[in-house]
Amino acid sequence: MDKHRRWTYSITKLVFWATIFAGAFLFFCFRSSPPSHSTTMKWGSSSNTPQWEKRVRLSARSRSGHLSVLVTGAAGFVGSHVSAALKRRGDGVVGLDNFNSYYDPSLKRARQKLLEQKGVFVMEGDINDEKLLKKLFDIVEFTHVMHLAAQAGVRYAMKNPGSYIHSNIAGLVTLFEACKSANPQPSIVWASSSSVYGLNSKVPFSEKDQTDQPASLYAATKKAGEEIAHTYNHIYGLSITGLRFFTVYGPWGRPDMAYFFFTKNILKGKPISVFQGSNNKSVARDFTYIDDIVKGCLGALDTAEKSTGSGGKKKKNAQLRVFNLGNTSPVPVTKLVSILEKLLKVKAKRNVLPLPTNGDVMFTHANISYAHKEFGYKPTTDLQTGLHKFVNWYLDYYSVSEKKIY
Ligand SMILES: O=C(O)[C@H]1O[C@H](OP(=O)(O)OP(=O)(O)OC[C@H]2O[C@@H](n3ccc(=O)[nH]c3=O)[C@H](O)[C@@H]2O)[C@H](O)[C@@H](O)[C@@H]1O
Repeated sequence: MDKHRRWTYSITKLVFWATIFAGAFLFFCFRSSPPSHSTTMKWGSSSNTPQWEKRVRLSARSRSGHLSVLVTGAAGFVGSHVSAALKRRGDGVVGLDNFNSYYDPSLKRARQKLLEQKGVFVMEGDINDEKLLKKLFDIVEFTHVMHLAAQAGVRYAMKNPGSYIHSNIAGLVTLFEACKSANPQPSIVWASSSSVYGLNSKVPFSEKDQTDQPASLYAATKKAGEEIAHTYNHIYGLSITGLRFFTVYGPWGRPDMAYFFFTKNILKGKPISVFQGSNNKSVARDFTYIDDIVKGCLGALDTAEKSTGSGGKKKKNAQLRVFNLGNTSPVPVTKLVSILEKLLKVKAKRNVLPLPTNGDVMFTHANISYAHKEFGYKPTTDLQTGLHKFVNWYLDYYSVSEKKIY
């Protein structure tokens, strides 16, 4: 090769590699800069950090003297209602949700959108993501964590036991670890479940009753959560309040729950399975309306004392509480169906089946005197009124006009 040709060859090679590098650079820049209005902005891409941090900070901003709350499971049923209520009264709220597909994620996205309109940023992320949690606590001094992210549902535990361990055990521990290391430590309020009473037969269920006969893996993981809470309170001085929710229902509810899919099936003319105990005994639940639950959650947050630890050690004993949040008036499932029939003006095709032994219990009934004493908890919505509100929402959300029903 003569001198001139070697020179031309080197230049061509240089231009080739420069083009490759420039292309790669532009590709990565473009890929990691989602539009600012994106509602699905995910945690994890380093170059969106300043924008992401800004949204977190803005969402966490509270009126003076108000709380700053990290709500996990914020795109969930209870989480979205609690987040909206906190924001309404001036608290700062940052939401976290993994938007999993246990039930229709589009419903979760719709809740997220609604919250966004109210100024609550619900980011997509998992409670098992240590780095994300650490980052959040580095950015914001959360005064409280409202932990509502969980794998719910008593019967699904037979199908996917791993998901209960992942969310309700591993996820809970990851969250507690992050809270214990945060400076200052937040106070924690989290969702346990009425299912921890399991096969107990003494009614109404009191927080003082023993809870060592869970009937489902779901119940067992919630019970385990209560024990794990005790440990983190004992060792690290975390202030922790567990709330045992009793079959929560209402607008924006969970499609995996009976009142929800009964409504769907009744409207479609499909049969529904109504469970019954032995000797024709009816199965009953202490159905609790979402607005009452929200009041209970806010009451628990407002009466939560500060955590007492720092640097991995507690300075003194911290508060540890468990409350029933129920309605105190169990209603047979057969009655629930009758109310729905009247509201929907459609007769249900009922298949009466024996109560499955894969997680269900015969009845639940809350004694709520402790929550009443501590923060004035007093449910005010009966099943008829609450279902009316649910049905109105359902018909509106799924745009089922009266004409289409008949
Ligand atoms: O209170 C609680 O802790 C629990 O309440 C509900 O669990 P569950 O009461 O079983 O709620 P549903 O699955 O909606 O069932 C309500 C009632 O309908 C009955 N049912 C359910 C499904 C069905 O096809 N037929 C039927 O008769 C059940 O036996 C139960 O008595 C939630 O799904 C749990 O996540 C929550 O933790």
